[in-house]
Amino acid sequence: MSPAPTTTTSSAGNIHDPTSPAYKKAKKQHIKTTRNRDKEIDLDWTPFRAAEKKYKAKFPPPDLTDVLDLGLLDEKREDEITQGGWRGKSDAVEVEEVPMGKAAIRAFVIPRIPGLVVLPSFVTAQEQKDLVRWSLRDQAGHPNDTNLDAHYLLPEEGLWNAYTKSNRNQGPDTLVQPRIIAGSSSGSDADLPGPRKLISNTPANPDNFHILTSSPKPPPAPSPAAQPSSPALLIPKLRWANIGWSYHWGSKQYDFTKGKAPVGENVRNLCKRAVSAVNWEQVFGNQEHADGWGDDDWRTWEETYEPDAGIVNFYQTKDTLMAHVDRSEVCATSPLVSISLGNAAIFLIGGLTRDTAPIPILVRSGDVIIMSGPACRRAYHGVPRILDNTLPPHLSHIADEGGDDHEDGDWVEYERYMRTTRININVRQVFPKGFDPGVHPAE
Ligand SMILES: O=C(O)CCC(=O)C(=O)O
Ligand SMILES: [Fe+2]
Repeated sequence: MSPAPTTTTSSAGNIHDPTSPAYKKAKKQHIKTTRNRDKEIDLDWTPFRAAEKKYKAKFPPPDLTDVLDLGLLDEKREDEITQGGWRGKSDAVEVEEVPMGKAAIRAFVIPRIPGLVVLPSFVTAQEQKDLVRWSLRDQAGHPNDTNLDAHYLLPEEGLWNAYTKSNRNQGPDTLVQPRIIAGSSSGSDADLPGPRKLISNTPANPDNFHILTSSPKPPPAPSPAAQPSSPALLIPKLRWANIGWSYHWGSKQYDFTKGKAPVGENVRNLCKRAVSAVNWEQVFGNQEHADGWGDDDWRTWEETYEPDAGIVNFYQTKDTLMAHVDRSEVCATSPLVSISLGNAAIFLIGGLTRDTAPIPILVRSGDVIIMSGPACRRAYHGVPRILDNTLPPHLSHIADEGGDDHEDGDWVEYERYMRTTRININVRQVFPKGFDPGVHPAE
């Protein structure tokens, strides 16, 4: 068996090394694009926007010494961390470790944001691979909605499956057709698939839920600019897939009339495992009289936490996710479980407005972040940077064909895509326990 190829360092070299072609190219690009920039604009930035700008900067690459990097506490992750050259600090932000029942699992809270819990390396290497496969093969297609559905008539078998089939010459090389045929008059000015749009919405709660539910949820306008495209061309344009209750991106509200697709047993179990692993008494024990809690909340999560909706986010290395609050869920306290896979990223989380300076956290493959409780669930957060060259060795390993790792024979296709990708599985609970939405899921 020949040694497993590892991939990741780009041929142009390391962006952190001032003598490398990659560094010189970025510098040249930077000088070109900033030549006419109006310096005054900076004065209007909120602290959140300033942090986004800092971590988005292509040149010079941002200094990560203020970024909380809990992976550094685990010596088994040294190779993974060294590889991309991106390194934060394990004490960049005040954290407290929460004692756990199991030695293998560590959990940290950040006192500045009560309810924020970080579980580094919670997801095993094998589970990470399975979740990558699950995200692409099983979730990016029917019955789940994806960002591409608005503009293209996606293959029934799902985009990823059509892509791998044509890769292996197992099927006709069919083009995916746009929803609007070029030249037809019925079009709109909708953009082609791109970043998630910022739409302000009313926070959901048990009192306004029925009004929000009955507001119209028109389908998004297809782009007249979309062209017939091969699955290979569309795969990098995949940005999100809905899981569970159907999320209507136009209004930023759930469309309960569409019924509820399953969240997926694997993800449900993983999220429930994460929520049960945390000692919530340690997290919220001193918060008893804080505003915003329902009657029976964190004390019962071990039994009542039930994920029923979510988004699988697919990021290419240039992609960002702007500051936002996830406030469409009727339950504003129940844990939101966020699973990181593939390349690492900078995750920013602040307060109830963009005026609070956010905390930067370096999230790596297998890390889980839980956002829970009223202060954290309604806090602004976003992802200003995907860190290139950070696909960890356990995901960039390709088993030999005919080697002893038969199970992994298909990984080569996933690995190729994952070299430039981060996947985030963002799982929510829409309804508090005992709340009857009066809608009947079509499961
Ligand atoms: O990608 C992430 O880590 C966060 C994603 C997120 O905030 C969301 O999907 O609402
Ligand atoms: Fe979010």
